[in-house]
Amino acid sequence: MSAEPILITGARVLDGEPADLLLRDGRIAAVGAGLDAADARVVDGTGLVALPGLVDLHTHLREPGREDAETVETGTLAAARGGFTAVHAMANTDPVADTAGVVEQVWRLGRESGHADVRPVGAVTVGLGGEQLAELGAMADSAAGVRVFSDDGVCVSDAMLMRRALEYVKAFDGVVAQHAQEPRLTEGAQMNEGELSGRLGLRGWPRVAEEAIVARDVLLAAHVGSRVHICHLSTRGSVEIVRLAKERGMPVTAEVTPHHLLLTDELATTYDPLYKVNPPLRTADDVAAVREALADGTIDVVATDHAPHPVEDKDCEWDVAAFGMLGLETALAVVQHTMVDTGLLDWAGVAERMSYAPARIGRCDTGDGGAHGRPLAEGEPANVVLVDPSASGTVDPRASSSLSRNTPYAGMKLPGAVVATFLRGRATFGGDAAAGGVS
Ligand SMILES: NC(=O)N[C@@H](CC(=O)O)C(=O)O
Ligand SMILES: [Zn+2]
Ligand SMILES: [Zn+2]
Repeated sequence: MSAEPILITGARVLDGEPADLLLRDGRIAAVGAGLDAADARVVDGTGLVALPGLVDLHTHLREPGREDAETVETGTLAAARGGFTAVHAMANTDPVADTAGVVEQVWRLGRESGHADVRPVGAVTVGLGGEQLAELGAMADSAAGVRVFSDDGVCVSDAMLMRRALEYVKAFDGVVAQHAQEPRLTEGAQMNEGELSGRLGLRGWPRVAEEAIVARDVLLAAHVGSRVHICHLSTRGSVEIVRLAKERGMPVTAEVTPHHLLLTDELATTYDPLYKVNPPLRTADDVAAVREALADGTIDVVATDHAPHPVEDKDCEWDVAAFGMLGLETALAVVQHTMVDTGLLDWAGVAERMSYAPARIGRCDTGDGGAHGRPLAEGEPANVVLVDPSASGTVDPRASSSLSRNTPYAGMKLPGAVVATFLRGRATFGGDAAAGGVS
């Protein structure tokens, strides 16, 4: 079913002058001033900014296995509310997404949901066990067309396995996304290692446990000539390693999460496990470093690491609580707050880091009609998000589309609002989403 044509009037395309966008048959039919389309439904874009549909490189949808925390349906609804038109679904499900069968199942559930395109991530090792390579080629060749492989949740800590994974994915232009956490250095770790962890009596997670793996893996990637991507980079030292690696032309990309752009380890003083996450919240100095690195392109991408957990896994003592926090619905607001309103990025910079770059890294920026991370130009797929940068709102966890409630931003006032999201010309959020229906 093809959605009705939509004429968005008077929205600023990135940082440009106000213009109209005509969405027809899933594509951007025209961009310009004073467009006219008698058969189109008009969406007033005055005062809004139009961005390309956001692409998340790092989402936990929890299905199959933890449908009490999130499902593909609810997670992609949250994605649409957050302005995302595509999400990469991490492999740490139950069963683990380590076969063509499981990744195809997740991909199919995404198609059925219709709220956002789901790009399954394949596990690097069988069962995330870190011992035996999973069937990477079969996942790549499956209907899901997997290009991103990750054992996220755990680190591929065996250097030989990491090398072999990098060699393997090179054949089909894949990328290994590494959760950089040296396991021996982080046994029982609960929060950033420092004076504060000592004072609070919580076992420390030292920065070097991340940096040692980042350093090893950029060297391995360069040695093999294959792409590595660093998940949720969190320390100044990691920034320095990636910066040096890029100067030397090594094939590395990196992401930072919204929470590592905004929050610090000081929040652990509350002992509220809402602030317990992997890697842990770091210090204000690390926050400054990751913001700078995102601004200058050393860090390529903002990825949410949306990690839903049911109440019983969070509403308990810090030591036994699960790691992770929600992120899809608040990501753009946090990026506006930390990067745009501070003058570090303009909207074109946001489009690069939240749409173009993640789509390129995940290799979903091409393909007839199904591509993401494309500019808002005539002939491109009509994946568009409308943002009101002058709005502001207080985060209410009860209003979330997610099945879980573990947002660290509850009660916080954040700028900006996603007004509407369009996937191939059909409203998946706002813009009268209900009227359009699911095709
Ligand atoms: N980030 C987290 O703290 N948790 C993630 C796993 C991960 O991203 O490492 C999860 O699956 O809950
Ligand atoms: Zn991780
Ligand atoms: Zn994750």
